[in-house]
Amino acid sequence: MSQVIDGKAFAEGLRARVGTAAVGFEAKSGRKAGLAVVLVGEDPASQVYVRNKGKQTLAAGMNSFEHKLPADTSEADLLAVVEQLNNDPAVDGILVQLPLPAHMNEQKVIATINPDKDVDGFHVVNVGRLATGLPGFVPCTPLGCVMLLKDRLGSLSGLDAVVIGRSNIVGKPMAQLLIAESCTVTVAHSRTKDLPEVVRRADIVVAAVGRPEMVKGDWLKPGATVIDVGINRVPGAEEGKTKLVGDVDFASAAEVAGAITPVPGGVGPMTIAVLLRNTIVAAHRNAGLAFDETAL
Ligand SMILES: Nc1nc2c(c(=O)[nH]1)N[C@@H](CN(C=O)c1ccc(C(=O)N[C@@H](CCC(=O)O)C(=O)O)cc1)CN2
Ligand SMILES: [Mg+2]
Repeated sequence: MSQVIDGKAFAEGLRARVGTAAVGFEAKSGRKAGLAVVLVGEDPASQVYVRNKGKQTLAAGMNSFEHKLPADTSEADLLAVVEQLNNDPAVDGILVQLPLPAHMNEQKVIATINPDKDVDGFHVVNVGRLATGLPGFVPCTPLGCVMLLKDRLGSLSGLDAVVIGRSNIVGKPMAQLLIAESCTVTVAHSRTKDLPEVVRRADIVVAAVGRPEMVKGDWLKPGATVIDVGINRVPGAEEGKTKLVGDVDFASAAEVAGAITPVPGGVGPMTIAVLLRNTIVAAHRNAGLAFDETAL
């Protein structure tokens, strides 16, 4: 049986280190670091994530500014809120919760965020910085995955990695981060031919396709490290109840993998912990204060 990677515990440790850094920032700057989160509409999952972001931001000793806008807010009004946050010196990080309602152009909204406050790392300037190895902000979920991988494996240099999924939020930045760690990276997706054969080559498998329990144990190289980014709600054992599963069939994969993240409690908790990390990094950078970002 494989080792289960405890993302919840790792995230707790990271949040504690961010908390220490936040105390240091306040002592040096005379103000608390601040994160603004904008939620448009009433999507139930987004409401939970935004509530948790607010709570964890406060618990880490930073200010949380929540902007909840009705689902029928115009794009122009949302852009005006983002501009106001860009110009607010108390706001170090800005995050617009995704998905946005269908009448909004997500790319246009993200492009309006000041790249140096873009703690989600979604702005094209930060995408370009990541691709060219310049300092910027890296999307929270993939950065959290790399932190878990390095904690488990130490150096990733020379390892074969397969990323399943090519989204802008996870798959593509994940591939860039693994290239930067000197992995040999394959990006597979829904059109990949003979996916099990491709996955079987990998020392590291990152599953981010959004298909419940798609990756099976017999697809894996024995001893592989498996990072499951999927969050899929499926019918549970009890009538009318649902349960969360990943993109990996945990039971069969755990028989073959060397280590594997569970769902829930693996990658998920890292997303918000890394968001807090990016926010305290943004606060120091934008205030021109020296800070050892690698110590987080
Ligand atoms: N602007 C952004 N929008 C979205 C992001 C993002 O990083 N920035 N990511 C996701 C949602 N997300 C945070 O926003 C997020 C997803 C999952 C978790 C989490 O802790 N998951 C738990 C299970 C939670 C549950 O029971 O439902 C886990 O996997 O253990 C935190 C944050 C999309 N939008
Ligand atoms: Mg995809």
